[in-house]
Amino acid sequence: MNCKMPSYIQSTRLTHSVYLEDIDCILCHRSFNGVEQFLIRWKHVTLASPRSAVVSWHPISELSRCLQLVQTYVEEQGVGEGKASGLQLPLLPTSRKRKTPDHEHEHEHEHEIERSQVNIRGASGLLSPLPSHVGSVSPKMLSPEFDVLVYNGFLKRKCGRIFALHLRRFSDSFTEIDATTLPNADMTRAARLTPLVSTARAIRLGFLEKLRRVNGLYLENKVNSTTPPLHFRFIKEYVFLDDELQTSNDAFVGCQQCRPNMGQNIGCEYTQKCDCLEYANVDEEKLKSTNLVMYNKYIEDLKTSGQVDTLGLPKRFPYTKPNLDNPNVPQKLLAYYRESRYPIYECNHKCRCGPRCKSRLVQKGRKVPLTIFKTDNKRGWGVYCNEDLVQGQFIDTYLGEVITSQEADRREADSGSEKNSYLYALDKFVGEGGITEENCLVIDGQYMGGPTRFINHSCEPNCRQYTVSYNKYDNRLYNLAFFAYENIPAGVELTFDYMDLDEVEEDEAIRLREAAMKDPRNAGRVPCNCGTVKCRGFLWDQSRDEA
Ligand SMILES: C[S@@+](CC[C@H](N)C(=O)[O-])C[C@H]1O[C@@H](n2cnc3c(N)ncnc32)[C@H](O)[C@@H]1O
Repeated sequence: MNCKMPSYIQSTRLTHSVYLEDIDCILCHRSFNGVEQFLIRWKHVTLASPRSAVVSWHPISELSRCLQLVQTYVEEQGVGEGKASGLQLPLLPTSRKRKTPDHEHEHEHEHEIERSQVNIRGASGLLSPLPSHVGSVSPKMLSPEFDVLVYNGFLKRKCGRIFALHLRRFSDSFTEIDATTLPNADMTRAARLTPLVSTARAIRLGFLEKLRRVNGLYLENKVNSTTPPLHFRFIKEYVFLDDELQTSNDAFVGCQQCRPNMGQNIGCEYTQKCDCLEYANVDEEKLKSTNLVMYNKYIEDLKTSGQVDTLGLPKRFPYTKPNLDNPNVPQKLLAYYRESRYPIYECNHKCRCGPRCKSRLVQKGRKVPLTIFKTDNKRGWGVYCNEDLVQGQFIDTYLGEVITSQEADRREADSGSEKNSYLYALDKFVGEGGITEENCLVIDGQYMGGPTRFINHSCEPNCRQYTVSYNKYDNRLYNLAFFAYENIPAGVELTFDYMDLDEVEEDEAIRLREAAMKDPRNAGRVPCNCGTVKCRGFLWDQSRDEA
């Protein structure tokens, strides 16, 4: 029997570029003639029968505009989570130049007949489509057990909508099936047997395309064929959910007495001149050697109230001096800041000390090359630095969307327990200047941020996060900056303590872990896989979770 197809269907098949907004869902996948295909259920389709939905198979090359959805589908199937088999893409800088194979299809026109395809089941149970020039293939050639399983109309894009024409219009032998109940058992079985190698590669290339726009950032996966989430957007600075959350330019106050060239050409040099240091860490040694009476009072006040008026006392600059002869020598966080949680105050655009000021480090951004890599012990992705880091060296800041606490609560409630891993409260100054747990800002790094969003937790970390403020009069908004807490050789995973707790002795740490493991209240908590001797057993601190 010959199907009478309209002439345009018999012409050369056009590649269809599928748009995310047109897809209802991905139902299944298969390999046909060695090409990985996905069964798409469409939305926005005009149909005669409301019970039917339009579905059609599409090769991965047609899905470059909706790879995020493909990635979600692939991850839900658990495909690619196993050991990398044949697909080893340790993607080093050179390979980042490769273009995605789908790239050339990006600008294809979509205002014509998209494609046609009839899907049939073979005796093997594997699904195979008739080619798009289906009119030239006689269904009589097929053995009797072949069924038409999937209704595939002819898809046509017009005025932004997809239109489907029933095959029945052209031949009565095609059975219309209810696509709302797909995938069927055969399809699911076939999918289970189908690895998605080209798909994994396409997703990987999609992510590399994002990395190409970020300086000194690489990807490596020697464990399996997964890729970090394609929905993740790399940003260079905070993105504000609402403009009103930004600090107004007028609120910035800079140091007015400092100048770029006061001696060593490094901007701010004299702590008592620099207004930015007003609330900075007190230089106790200097105070002791210059004013013993004041020093004793300061120590006494610290002991009794913990709150000391430090106005007029000598302060500490946070960083070592820049090396003007060799800019490759990194500035470092000085030991008293490194060992404390004392906020760091950097100069800002209203300061008169100039761009070379030694108090401008974090604001200049990341200078070290980083690699996002797949860990091999159930911690997902991690980060290492491609160069040796010295103790106190700045790595990068934690970036993301700046939202209110209420919005953070709402997002957390919407997306469950995983969400809190990416929410970072700017609660350093709670209790000061009207800032409370309820009104402090929160950084959400789940969908946008920097590479630090992939840094894992360790109970014995090699990095620490520090508060870096640019404006001592607005404590709502500051940077969370990661510095090396020790010398870290290139290639060693960077970690920090998510709870930012003080280290305890080894015996004590082991005792606490054993107690935590036995505590029934910890059932269901995320186990910590940091593998260190002092591991606390679980990722989140119970008291913090319950607060
Ligand atoms: C901020 S993310 C870090 C990046 C993450 N590994 C990824 O692949 O996106 C935090 C999440 O990483 C995982 N993680 C981080 N450190 C871990 C650890 N020590 N043990 C187990 N899981 C860890 C947990 O799933 C946690 O919710």
